[in-house]
Amino acid sequence: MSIYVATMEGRMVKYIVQRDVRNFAFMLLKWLGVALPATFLNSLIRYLECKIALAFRTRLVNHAYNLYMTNQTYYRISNLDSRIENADHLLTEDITAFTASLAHLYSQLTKPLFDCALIALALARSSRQKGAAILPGQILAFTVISLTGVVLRNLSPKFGALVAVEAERSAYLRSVHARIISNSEEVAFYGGHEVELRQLKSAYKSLVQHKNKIFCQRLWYIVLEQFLMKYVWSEKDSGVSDRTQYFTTARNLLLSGADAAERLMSSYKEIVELAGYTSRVGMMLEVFEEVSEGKYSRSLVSSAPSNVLTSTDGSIRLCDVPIVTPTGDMVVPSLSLVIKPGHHLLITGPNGCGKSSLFRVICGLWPIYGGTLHRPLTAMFYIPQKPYMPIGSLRDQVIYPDTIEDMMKKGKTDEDLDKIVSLVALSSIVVREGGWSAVADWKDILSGGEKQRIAIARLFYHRPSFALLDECTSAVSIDIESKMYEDAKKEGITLLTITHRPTLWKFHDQILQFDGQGGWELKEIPKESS
Ligand SMILES: Nc1ncnc2c1ncn2[C@@H]1O[C@H](COP(=O)(O)OP(=O)(O)OP(=O)(O)O)[C@@H](O)[C@H]1O
Repeated sequence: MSIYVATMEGRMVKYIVQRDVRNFAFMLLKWLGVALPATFLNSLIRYLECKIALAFRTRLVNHAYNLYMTNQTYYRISNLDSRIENADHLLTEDITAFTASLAHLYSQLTKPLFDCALIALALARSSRQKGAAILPGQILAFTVISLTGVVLRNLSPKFGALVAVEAERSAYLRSVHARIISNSEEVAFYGGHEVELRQLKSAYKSLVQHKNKIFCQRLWYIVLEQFLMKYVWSEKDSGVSDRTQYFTTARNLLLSGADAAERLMSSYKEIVELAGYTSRVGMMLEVFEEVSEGKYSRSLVSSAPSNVLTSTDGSIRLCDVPIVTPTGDMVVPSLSLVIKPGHHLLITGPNGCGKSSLFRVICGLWPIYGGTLHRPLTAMFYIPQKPYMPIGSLRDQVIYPDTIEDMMKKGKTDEDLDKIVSLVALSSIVVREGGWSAVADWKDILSGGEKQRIAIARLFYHRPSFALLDECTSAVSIDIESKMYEDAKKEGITLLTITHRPTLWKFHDQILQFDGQGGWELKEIPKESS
């Protein structure tokens, strides 16, 4: 008996081991034969998507560059074709978005088409086995799918048009950013940050509003799409047994669980990428905060104790102040000078000797690394050589950085502006451009001399105590320039002028001459030359 039991046990054990080995071999074959190729195929599709996007983008960008970067097309595209206002943006961002979307479409289409072909093949085979050419259920399924497609197509919001508007608004936002970046110094000198911020915020708000509109429309469309696909397309089979139903539910749950785990695992890559972006954004915010607290980590010079004080007599005073660039280069080791109200100063010297940098130091754009700077509380107004034309109406060009509300608060009217432009011989421009409220791209429409005269008109509108004029009349004829200087002095504005024109000497009382080697000399201008 015991021998019989032992033999039976031995057979059982052998059977169990054989079954497990068989199962394992089957699993291995399945894994090697199905899972591995499927994973590889999926990854290959993603890889091809990226490669196609990049290759297509390169071809398109090269083609666009060849068309765009020719002698006249660049000018014509940027100035004459109103459909393309931000051609540079179209070349970079829009082509990237277009090619990414196209390549994504490729992977979205290839796999489902492949699946559809396989399913159709399987259905055809099963119907042949059952002896019928096409099962009635299949005809019904095909009809339902076709009808759903028609319904969805008719009810779908116009996503193409919506995306085009979104691209246009994001291009505008980018162009506002680009303007600020290329004119940052002028904006800082004018103190135009609030106007620029308002424009940035309004461009951003209009983009966000449009995106929200797209999200809303997409939401109800997806609800409809999912409802039709999940609950109209799926067939309920009431004839299945409880055990089969239990098995199907358990299988679905397991599949969903595996899918969730896979998503969590693949999020690791995204988390690592996010860490990269986080460090960039964190660094940016850190730099902004440090600069607003007056810390400049780029300065390479050792700084002596320095002071910026408010002057009590309304004059500008520099006492042993060095002029140091943001990269740490010492332009002038020590500068001392007093500019009293009504005592006009002319600044001259070779290129790169530090003339404009003196203005940057006086206005507080660059920090001082030693000595004492006394600045008056009264306004200082800077006019650069390259005039800055903000976005907006002709009126906005003259009153910048004021807004129309500020102008009304100051009790000024368009008639006052008419008088101001007559001082700079620009009255004709108001009629020519269609009045003070006309809006245009002023940087392209006005000539170099006209832009400089608009900038001088700004000076007459704001009437500051000190005007810092950085070769701002280089494109204006000498007679009009002389008249502007006389009028500005009559208005009681103290002039600090950087110029190479000897004709302007007579309007000043003292001259600061830089030698280009860090040295300087301050002299009174003899009255006979004035
Ligand atoms: N943002 C900056 N960062 C670093 N260096 C700068 C910066 N701006 C000017 N510099 C340097 O400071 C020096 C003085 O420049 P600045 O603009 O004061 O010259 P300038 O005397 O006004 O010349 P120009 O007559 O050509 O206008 C130059 O060597 C210039 O390269």
